[in-house]
Amino acid sequence: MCPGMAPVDSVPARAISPDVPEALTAGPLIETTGLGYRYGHGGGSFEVRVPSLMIARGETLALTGESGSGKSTVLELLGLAAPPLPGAHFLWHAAAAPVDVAALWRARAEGALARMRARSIGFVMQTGGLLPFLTVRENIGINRRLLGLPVEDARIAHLVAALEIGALLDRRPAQLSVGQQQRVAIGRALAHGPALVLADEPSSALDPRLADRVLGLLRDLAVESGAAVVIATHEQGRVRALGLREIQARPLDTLDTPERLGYSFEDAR
Ligand SMILES: Nc1ncnc2c1ncn2[C@@H]1O[C@H](COP(=O)(O)OP(=O)(O)OP(=O)(O)O)[C@@H](O)[C@H]1O
Repeated sequence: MCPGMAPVDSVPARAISPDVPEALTAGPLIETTGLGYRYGHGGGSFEVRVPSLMIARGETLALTGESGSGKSTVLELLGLAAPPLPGAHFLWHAAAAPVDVAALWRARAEGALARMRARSIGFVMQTGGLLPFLTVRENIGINRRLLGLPVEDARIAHLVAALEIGALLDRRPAQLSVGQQQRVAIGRALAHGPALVLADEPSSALDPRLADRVLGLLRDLAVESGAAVVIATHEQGRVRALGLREIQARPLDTLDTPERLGYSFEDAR
């Protein structure tokens, strides 16, 4: 373990005061090399690799690649929901001291990983993923409630205004259009001040005009709060039109790995 690294069993339930959005602390957020995940074994296995990736606070980047290339798998790795293959270096800088995520997985410290996930990450799904039995107001406040943060605060008021969902707060998700659901989902993802927002195909169910608006809102609100955003999408043209940094899936060199297939995610520049 590096000097200054938080020990595996001491990752705090809430590393930073609830009054200070976690995303507003300084420095890079994620540094990783040799990150990978393998489905299956032997000849039929499929491997997803991220050889090297640094994500800065306030940065929005897109994972692009064809269907089945592993974009959602990379989100799961970054979202602390899937254990990386051995050999990965994976540091998170969301807490006061860097956290060695690979060491947490090796130690099977699932409680610490779950606390980091709840406190430091917000999720936006393809079709909103809102809880159908809760109102918009309750959906937006759910992560804050689970973390014991005050539900009605200035941050939420600002998000509601920016997302233009003030008139929808007492409705349930079934009473919203798909575009409205996605705006509420963005509000929910950002409401607890996460350091990282992960979005899986957040615009692919929307018409082109709405897709641009939703992606633009996600990027702008995240920049404003200092959160990093990673968007998995097959919409490469939209990513390029928005000028986002692109991490692109490239088929693994089959000479290098003759017995299995997969993709490597690397900067498109
Ligand atoms: N048990 C398994 N054995 C082999 N391959 C698997 C297994 N489970 C999943 N896969 C493969 O892992 C790959 C990665 O899937 P993933 O959902 O991450 O891709 P994706 O790029 O997000 O796809 P989509 O854009 O279609 O949502 C897929 O090609 C899938 O077939």
